[in-house]
Amino acid sequence: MSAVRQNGVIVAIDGPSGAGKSSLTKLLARRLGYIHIDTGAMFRAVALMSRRAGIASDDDAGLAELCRELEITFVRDGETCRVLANGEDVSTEIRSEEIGLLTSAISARKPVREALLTMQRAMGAKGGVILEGRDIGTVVFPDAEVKFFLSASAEERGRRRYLELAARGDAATLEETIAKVIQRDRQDEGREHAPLRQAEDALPIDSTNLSIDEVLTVMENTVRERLVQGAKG
Ligand SMILES: Nc1ncnc2c1ncn2[C@@H]1O[C@H](COP(=O)(O)OP(=O)(O)O)[C@@H](O)[C@H]1O
Ligand SMILES: Nc1ccn([C@H]2C[C@H](O)[C@@H](COP(=O)(O)OP(=O)(O)O)O2)c(=O)n1
Repeated sequence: MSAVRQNGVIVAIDGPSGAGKSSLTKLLARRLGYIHIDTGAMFRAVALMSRRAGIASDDDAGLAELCRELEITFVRDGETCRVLANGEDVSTEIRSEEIGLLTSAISARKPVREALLTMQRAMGAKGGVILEGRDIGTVVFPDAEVKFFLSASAEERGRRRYLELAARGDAATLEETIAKVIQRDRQDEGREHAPLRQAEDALPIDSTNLSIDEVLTVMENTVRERLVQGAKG
């Protein structure tokens, strides 16, 4: 397996919003010395740029052109990673709830998925990488050596988001935040192209009653076991 990749294995982490993908991906990448690709941030960057350009979320020709001209890059900034869209740092702007919902709609469009699929495969091909998203284990890298499907109940995921929003001074209520999580799940699971679903060979982890550290331990042990098997095989 790793013999075919220059820098190590590919780890895919998929799951719904608020399951803990971003937090775990960052921690696991640091433990393994791997690079980390937040594919949601790439879709968010497309959504932000489409809104600025006034392109409707169902205008496939407009979205295709936007993607052709859009360069998305990640740059490390100490412990964090910044997202650049055509050289502009959009890391903060893409994180609003409004862009999150627009992203869910934009990411259902075929030209957007095709454009980002090409970019994501190029970014991950050498291995030594963890990609997090919705379709990494099913579509982007179906041959990834390790796949996790991270989930938690909608109530728990809504509660986590609510705490984040409250810390930022956002006035959203817990009920509203849970409702938005459920709405996003429906959009992401119900779409025609690359819907959110668990790959058959993914290890499911339900983090509802697990701490971040407990999830990290399960993931790190699983990857290390796979690396040992690979070294033997
Ligand atoms: N197992 C967990 N227990 C408690 N809080 C968690 C857990 N996993 C993630 N969180 C918190 O939930 C929020 C959403 O996590 P995040 O990693 O952004 O999820 P995702 O990338 O899947 O949307 C963050 O505030 C994070 O600290
Ligand atoms: N590989 C991916 C990653 C994200 N998306 C879509 C689906 C999500 O609703 C949006 C935003 O994803 P993101 O992972 O940033 O969202 P959360 O942090 O989980 O709330 O993008 C996707 O369709 N495919």
